[in-house]
Amino acid sequence: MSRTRAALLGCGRYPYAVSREDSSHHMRSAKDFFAPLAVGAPTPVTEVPARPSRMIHFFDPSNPKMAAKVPDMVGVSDVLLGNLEDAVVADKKEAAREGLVTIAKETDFGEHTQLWTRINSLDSPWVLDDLTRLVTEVGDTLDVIMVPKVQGPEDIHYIDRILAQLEAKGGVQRPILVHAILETARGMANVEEIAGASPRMQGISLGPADLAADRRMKTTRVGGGHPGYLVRQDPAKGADGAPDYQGERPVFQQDLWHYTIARMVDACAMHGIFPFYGPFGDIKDTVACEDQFRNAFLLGCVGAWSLHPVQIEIAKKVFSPSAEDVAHARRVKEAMPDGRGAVMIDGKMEDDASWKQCMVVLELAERLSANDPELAKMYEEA
Ligand SMILES: CC(=O)SCCNC(=O)CCNC(=O)[C@H](O)C(C)(C)COP(=O)(O)OP(=O)(O)OC[C@H]1O[C@@H](n2cnc3c(N)ncnc32)[C@H](O)[C@@H]1OP(=O)(O)O
Ligand SMILES: CC(=O)C(=O)O
Ligand SMILES: [Mg+2]
Repeated sequence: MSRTRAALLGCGRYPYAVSREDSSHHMRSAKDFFAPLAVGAPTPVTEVPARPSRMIHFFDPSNPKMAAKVPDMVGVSDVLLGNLEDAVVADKKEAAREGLVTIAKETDFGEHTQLWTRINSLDSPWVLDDLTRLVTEVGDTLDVIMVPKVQGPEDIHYIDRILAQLEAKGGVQRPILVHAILETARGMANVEEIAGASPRMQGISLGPADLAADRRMKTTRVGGGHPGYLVRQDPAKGADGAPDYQGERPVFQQDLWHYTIARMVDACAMHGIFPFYGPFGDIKDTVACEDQFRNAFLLGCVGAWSLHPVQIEIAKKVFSPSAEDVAHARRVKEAMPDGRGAVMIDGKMEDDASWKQCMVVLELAERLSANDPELAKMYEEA
């Protein structure tokens, strides 16, 4: 805020008045950023563990049929998420919470499947009990808490502190991480600050349904493309040399989530956390689901949500690098073992930068195949 503007606003405390441009009031000092926020709480992580998270599979713990399927989905889905928020009706909120406590206590999630939850929104009547009950009862089993409708870093700071208090109370041994859903215009405007708000931040997902509503976008779809969002080829010239506006003109459908995903990916990469595409609501359209997931994968997302068992396989396929890309990356590594210089492979230039691109693919392939013998075999034979 300028001195003049501060004076006009009657803000006599300048230069101590905090302006929007000065975001330092959101941050703890660098020195205490990694200190526990409550006596007895576990020490925050300095790096987010890169565990396979190609799909975050949603289930409703109050739905007995879905709950019964959870043990069989261990090892099938990288992440199983007990959803407490939207899609669970108000009179099932407590049943969902208690159902999740039981599932967390009774299920062996093994080494490769994580258990997450999506708590109710911070302004809801349920969230305090969601946090208190889950962290103190099953805090050591819960890997990540997904927080919906995050508006800014202040929401993450609130969660950060209360989690530390509850971890201390429940004797939780390692910090529970936090995942924000990007589903309001304000959250979008603050995405960089949200991503860096706490060492607990594990990642961010795009929430296309709530975000569309909040932005007053005019799509009623849950994620995916829209046939109305397109670019049309120029008209051809008619016999008289003038544009023929009535003639056939190909149209190219565009991705109306492109800007949002790209910005979210940058915010996450900048802060060393993981970006995810959210839900794809047209369960029967497995082809378009795969396309949307792949767009997200190519732009840098590590995974997407799965709302129905059929989407788990789609995510597994899309968010694991292809055998072809792994084979190419290996050839580049062999040609440039130390990643320096410039070479030609199949008529294409490879150099330090493209070597790094290849390393991204190889590292991901290695990490994923460590947990998945089928994938390991596919990469071995590539
Ligand atoms: C915008 C957002 O916030 S998105 C996130 C919130 N939404 C959700 O979490 C929705 C989760 N998914 C669902 O509720 C369901 O999949 C629905 C409502 C979309 C479709 O459910 P159904 O009509 O029952 O699907 P369908 O008949 O194909 O189900 C086949 C089987 O899979 C089971 N199933 C469906 N979805 C799931 C799931 N997410 N997890 C585990 N099992 C499931 C069904 O119970 C059914 O079991 P059965 O064969 O023993 O009867
Ligand atoms: C994912 C989600 O919660 C939404 O799209 O609103
Ligand atoms: Mg939502």
